[in-house]
Amino acid sequence: MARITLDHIRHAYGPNPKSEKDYALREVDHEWNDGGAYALLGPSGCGKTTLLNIISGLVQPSHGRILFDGKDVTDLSTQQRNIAQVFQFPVIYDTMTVYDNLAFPLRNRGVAEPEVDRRVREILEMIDLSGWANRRARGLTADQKQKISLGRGLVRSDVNAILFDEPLTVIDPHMKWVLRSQLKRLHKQFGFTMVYVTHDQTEALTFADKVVVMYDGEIVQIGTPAELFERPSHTFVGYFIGSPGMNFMPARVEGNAVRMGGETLTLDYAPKTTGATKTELGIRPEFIRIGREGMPITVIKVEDIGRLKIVRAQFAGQPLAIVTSEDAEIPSEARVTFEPTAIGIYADSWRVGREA
Ligand SMILES: Nc1ncnc2c1ncn2[C@@H]1O[C@H](COP(=O)(O)OP(=O)(O)OP(=O)(O)O)[C@@H](O)[C@H]1O
Repeated sequence: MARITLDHIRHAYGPNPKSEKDYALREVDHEWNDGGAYALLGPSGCGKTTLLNIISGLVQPSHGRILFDGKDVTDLSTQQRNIAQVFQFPVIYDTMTVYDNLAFPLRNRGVAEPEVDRRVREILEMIDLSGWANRRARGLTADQKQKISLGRGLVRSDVNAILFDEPLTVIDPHMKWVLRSQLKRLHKQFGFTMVYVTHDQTEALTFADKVVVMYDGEIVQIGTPAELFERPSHTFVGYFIGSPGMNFMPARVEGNAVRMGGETLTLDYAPKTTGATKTELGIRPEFIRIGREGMPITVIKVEDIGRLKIVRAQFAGQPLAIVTSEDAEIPSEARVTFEPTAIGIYADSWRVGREA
C-alpha cells in the first residue's frame, strides 16, 4: 500500500487553457496517508473522476506530479503503478467462470495456485457468490457481475491502492449496504489505501475515514464525517453534507457584532472578514433552539420526519430550517437562539477564524 502525494496537480482537457474555468481540475495539492480510506464526494462534473484517473494513470495531468511513497509515478502507466480499479459498470470476462474471473488478476501476476485458491474463496464468500464459483459469468445479473468486478478489485493484496468509481450504482439498495460494510471491514483488516468516488453523502460518510469534498474542480475540504458536519470549511460543504443542509444568511460583521436584517448577534471573537465582498453566517438546523427566547421567526411549515421535525421558517428576511425533536413545542410567536459554538462566519464562501 502507498502514501499518495498530489503535488500541485491541475488538469485541462482542452489545449491551451487560458483561465481558471478551462481547468476541469484546479490546483490540488495534498498528501493522502498510506492505508487511508478516502471518499471523493461532490456533485456531477466537479472533477472526481478526473482526479481518480490521474491517480490511476488513465489521465496525464496538464501540470504537477503524482507520487506513491515519495516516488514520482506521473509518467508510469496504470499497470506500472500497480493499482486495482473498480468502475461503475462490470468489467469481467463473460466466457470465464466466476472463479476464473476472480483468479485472473492473481494468475496474471504468477501467484501460486494454492494462494490463488485461498484468496478467491475468501472473496467469493465476501461477495456472497460461493455457490456460483463454477458458473460462467455470462447470464448472471448486472448486480452479480458488478460484485465480481468488485471482487477482482479486492483479490490482490500487493497493490499500491484500490480505486473505486461509483462501484455500487447498479447494486440493489440492501446489497449496497452489505458490500459497503464489508469494504470497510476489509479495509480495517488489510489496511489497503482506498479511494472511493461517489456523489452520495451516505455512501461517503459510511465508507471513509476521510471524506474529500470536491466542488467546481477544487478540493474544498478533507475531513472526518464529524469535522465536515461540525466545521464546514466552505459553504458548499455546509449545503451538501447534512439533511437539510446548513443555513447560510447574508451578514454584516462589525468587530464582534454580526448583523442580519434587523437582528444582531454578539460573538466572543471578531471574525476575520476584511476585504471580503460577501459575508455570511452559517448555522446547522440541529443547533438552533426554538422556543419563547431569542430572535423572532415566522414559522412557514413543519415537516414531521419520524422522531424529528423540520421547521421551515423565515428569519431576518431569509429562509431558515430548524431541526427539533418530535415532541418539541412550537409557540405561536416562536423565537430562536443559535448555539454559539456552532456558528460559523464565511467570507466569500470560506470559513474564517478570528481577527489576529
Ligand atoms: N474526456 C473529457 N474531455 C473533455 N472534458 C471532460 C472529459 N472528461 C470530463 N470532462 C469535463 O471535466 C469536468 C469534470 O468531469 P469529471 O468526470 O471529472 O467529474 P465528476 O465529478 O466525476 O462527474 P460525474 O459524477 O458526473 O462522473 C466536467 O466539466 C466534464 O465535462
